[in-house]
Amino acid sequence: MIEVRGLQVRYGGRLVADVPELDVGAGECVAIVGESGSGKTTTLLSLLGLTPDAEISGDISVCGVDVRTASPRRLREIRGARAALVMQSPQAALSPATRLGVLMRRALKLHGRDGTRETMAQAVEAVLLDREILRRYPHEISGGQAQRFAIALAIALGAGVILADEPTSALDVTVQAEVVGVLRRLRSERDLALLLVSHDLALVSTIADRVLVMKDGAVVESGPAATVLAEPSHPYTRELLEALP
Ligand SMILES: Nc1ncnc2c1ncn2[C@@H]1O[C@H](COP(=O)(O)OP(=O)(O)OP(=O)(O)O)[C@@H](O)[C@H]1O
Repeated sequence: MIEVRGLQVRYGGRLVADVPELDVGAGECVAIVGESGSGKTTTLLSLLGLTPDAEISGDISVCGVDVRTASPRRLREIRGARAALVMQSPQAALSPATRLGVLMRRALKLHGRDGTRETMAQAVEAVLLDREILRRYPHEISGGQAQRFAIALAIALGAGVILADEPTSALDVTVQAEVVGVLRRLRSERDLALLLVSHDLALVSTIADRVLVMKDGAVVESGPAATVLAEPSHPYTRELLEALP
């Protein structure tokens, strides 16, 4: 679902992300970890053509579309409908004066999909929310509910790929576990491809199949999550692991 080769992202000539290889297949979860400023978010956004000011080289294919040569219209079609982005604070992206059900219906219509009450109710129930939430306004829901609503939106749109940027870091620990539980279940039940950006290695160890460790824009280590986290070969990965509480 995601295939990246020789990706380099530069801002004003400065190399901020250098990712030689990144593949995420259906039903797989790959995590990009690393400290703040290591290039994780830039990598994620570049995969959906969302780094307009950057100079990009390399090959990026998402759901079979060549992101670097796709027209703006084609990119808009892919975003949301096929590959959905779930950010840290989705509430900020939700229009405050609009009920969640109306927001979801609009998003579905925009992508030419049927927004029946039942389709929408099933999507929110798939992320363990009560269908009654569709009647609420964004300020009436918690951060964890907003995260799950963002995932429900992706489900309703039929996205096969979810790119999640620190999806749980704004949440408290119990709610984090709920969101991770939802992502795990959807991944296996719906064969979703999941690319997760996180600085939280504890979270990553519970969900990722493979891990890429980034430092100063470079991938310093990658491999199966169990191996990288149990026997890190790079000193920086060891440092990250030692910093765990
Ligand atoms: N639009 C931009 N213009 C110029 N430089 C940018 C831009 N976006 C990001 N950068 C730079 O790219 C580098 C990588 O940033 P990025 O946000 O990808 O890191 P990160 O690992 O996701 O960090 P964090 O965990 O804090 O989000 C940083 O040095 C940042 O200042």
